[in-house]
Amino acid sequence: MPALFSDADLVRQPREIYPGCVHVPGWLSMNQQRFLVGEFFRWGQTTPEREGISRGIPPHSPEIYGKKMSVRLTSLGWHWSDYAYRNDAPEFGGAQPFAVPDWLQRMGRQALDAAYQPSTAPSWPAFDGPQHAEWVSSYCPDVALINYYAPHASMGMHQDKDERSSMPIVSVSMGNTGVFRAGNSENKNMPFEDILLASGDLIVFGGPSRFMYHGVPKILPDTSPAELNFPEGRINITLRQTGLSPAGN
Ligand SMILES: O=C(O)CCC(=O)C(=O)O
Ligand SMILES: [Fe+2]
Repeated sequence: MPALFSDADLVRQPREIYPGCVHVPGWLSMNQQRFLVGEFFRWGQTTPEREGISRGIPPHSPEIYGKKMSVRLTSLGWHWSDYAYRNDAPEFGGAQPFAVPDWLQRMGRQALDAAYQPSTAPSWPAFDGPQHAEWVSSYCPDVALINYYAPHASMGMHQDKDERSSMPIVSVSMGNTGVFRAGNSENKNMPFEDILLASGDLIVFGGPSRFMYHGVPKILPDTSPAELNFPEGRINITLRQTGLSPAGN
C-alpha cells in the first residue's frame, strides 16, 4: 500500500507532480477563498429544483454507472450529465446554468501562469516567454464544475475526457483538506501519488498529464481554516475548456 501522503506534502511549496501536473499550495488568499465560498452558495441555488435546499449546497448527485455519486455537483457554462456537457439535462428542469464569469476565466489564466513557470514546471511546457504568454492568454474555460464533498464523500478514479479540447484542467479547493490521488494515464491502478489538497490550493493538469486518472479517496475532517467559516466538507472547482462553445476551442 502506498503511504496516504508523503513528506513532500509537508513542504508546502509548488511542485511538479508529473510533467504537466503542478500543485501550488496556498495559491488563493483567504479573501479569495471567502469570496469563492460565498459564490458557491449562490451558484447552488440557481435552478428551481434547488431553491431553499440545504443552504445552497448543490443537491444534485450525478449517477455514475447506475450508482449515485457521494459528491454533490453543480456547474457553470454547461450542465454535466450522463458523461456529456449539455444544456437540456432533465434533472435541471430546463434551467440554464450560470455563465462562467469573466473573473473566473481570468483566475484560470492566472492559475496556468502560476503553475507553469520554469521553476515549478521544469518538464512541461517548454518555455519561450512570448509563446508561453500567448498560450496562457488563450485559455478560455467555458465550464466550471463545482463539487461539494460532505465529510464522508469521495470520488473514484477517473479521467476528465468529456471535453473536446486538450487545454489544461485548473482545480482549486476550499474547506477541508482532500486526499487527491494523481494517477497515471493508462489505468486506475498504480503508480499513483496521493497529495493533500488544502484550502486555497491549486492543482493544474495539462499537457502529458491532461488525461491522467485521478480521484479523491478521502476528506480529512476538521481541517478547514477557522477564518474561512466553512467547517464542514470540501468545495472543489475545476475549470475546463470544452471545445463546444463558440468562445471555447
Ligand atoms: O475534487 C477534486 O479535487 C477533483 C474533482 C474532479 O476530479 C472532477 O470534478 O472531475
Ligand atoms: Fe476529474
